[in-house]
Amino acid sequence: MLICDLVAQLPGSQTVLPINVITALTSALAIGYKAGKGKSKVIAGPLNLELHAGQLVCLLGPNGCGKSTLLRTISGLQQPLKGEIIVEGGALNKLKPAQVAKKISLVLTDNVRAGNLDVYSLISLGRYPYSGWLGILTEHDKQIIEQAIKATDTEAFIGRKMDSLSDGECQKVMLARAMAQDTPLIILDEPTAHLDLPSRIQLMRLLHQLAKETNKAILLSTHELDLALQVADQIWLMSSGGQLDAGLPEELVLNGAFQHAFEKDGIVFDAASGTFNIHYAGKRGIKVTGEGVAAFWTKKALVRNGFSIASAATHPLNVSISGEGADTLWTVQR
Ligand SMILES: Nc1ncnc2c1ncn2[C@@H]1O[C@H](COP(=O)(O)OP(=O)(O)OP(=O)(O)O)[C@@H](O)[C@H]1O
Repeated sequence: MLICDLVAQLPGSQTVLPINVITALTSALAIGYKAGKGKSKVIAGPLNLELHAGQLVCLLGPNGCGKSTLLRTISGLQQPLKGEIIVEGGALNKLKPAQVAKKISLVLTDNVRAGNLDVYSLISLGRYPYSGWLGILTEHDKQIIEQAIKATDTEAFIGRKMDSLSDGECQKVMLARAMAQDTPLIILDEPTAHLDLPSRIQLMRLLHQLAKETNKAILLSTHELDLALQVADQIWLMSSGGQLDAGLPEELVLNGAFQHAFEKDGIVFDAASGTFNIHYAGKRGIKVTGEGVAAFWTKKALVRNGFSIASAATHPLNVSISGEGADTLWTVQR
């Protein structure tokens, strides 16, 4: 049984959305760049991927593996080398730019500084595929803008100039613009770059919630591995060689794909805690007896100081931990 089947069986599980509705898919897609003289540099492919309504998909992978290239290709900014992208049943390359703008909205990291524009005007730009370049907003457009503002919790910024906002506030406004565009698929390239930790957590939670509430498919690239593991419905894991594994976060951890994609000297992925750790080559073994928070942090301190944690029941060096909080007691047996 898969973990998703297990979760779906449980009473009170959130799997009420029709997760089998495919918003977009790629068919034998090869991504990369033309290198002149009829040659091309293939970054990855063939890729057969699916994006489902109501799901948040996080695209992860080391620097330079091809995340932005994939997002640009799926959003129609860049031609595929081979294969095709289907959105709501139709081939993307058959659509005119104005039609694409009604299917896919894109939020890039670098476009968040929109100078002297006020926040409401920027969010209204999301309606241009419907209102035309004159930008005359109908009552219906205004309603959708209001909904986007509410959903992204950006009411407080209306009336402010874009260049007066913090990076986190800017990202929320850019997301509101994408919501106002009201497309079935929203793509975001590294939306958490430049944000502090609380803003990163807030934005990722908001994206997860928006996918569920609006039934849109949301695809984003990120280097926030821990956060992605917590909020993503699906993870697309790219490796430097162009391999892409798609699956539930837990499945990719359990089958070792996660560890493999980020395998680097001195960095180890701890499947037990879902975090990346610096690997210290501990020479002297030590056994730690005890459970809970104190044991967890004691092991970290020992590893950082050159010990390796031994599992053998009888080990010459043993630390046992008892009690908790201010009453924690450490006893060393040699
Ligand atoms: N215009 C281009 N022409 C040729 N190669 C390119 C071009 N743009 C990017 N590349 C190369 O394609 C590969 C993938 O780049 P891409 O920007 O998609 O990676 P990424 O995973 O998004 O990286 P990062 O995490 O650092 O943002 C890199 O080797 C990059 O040098």
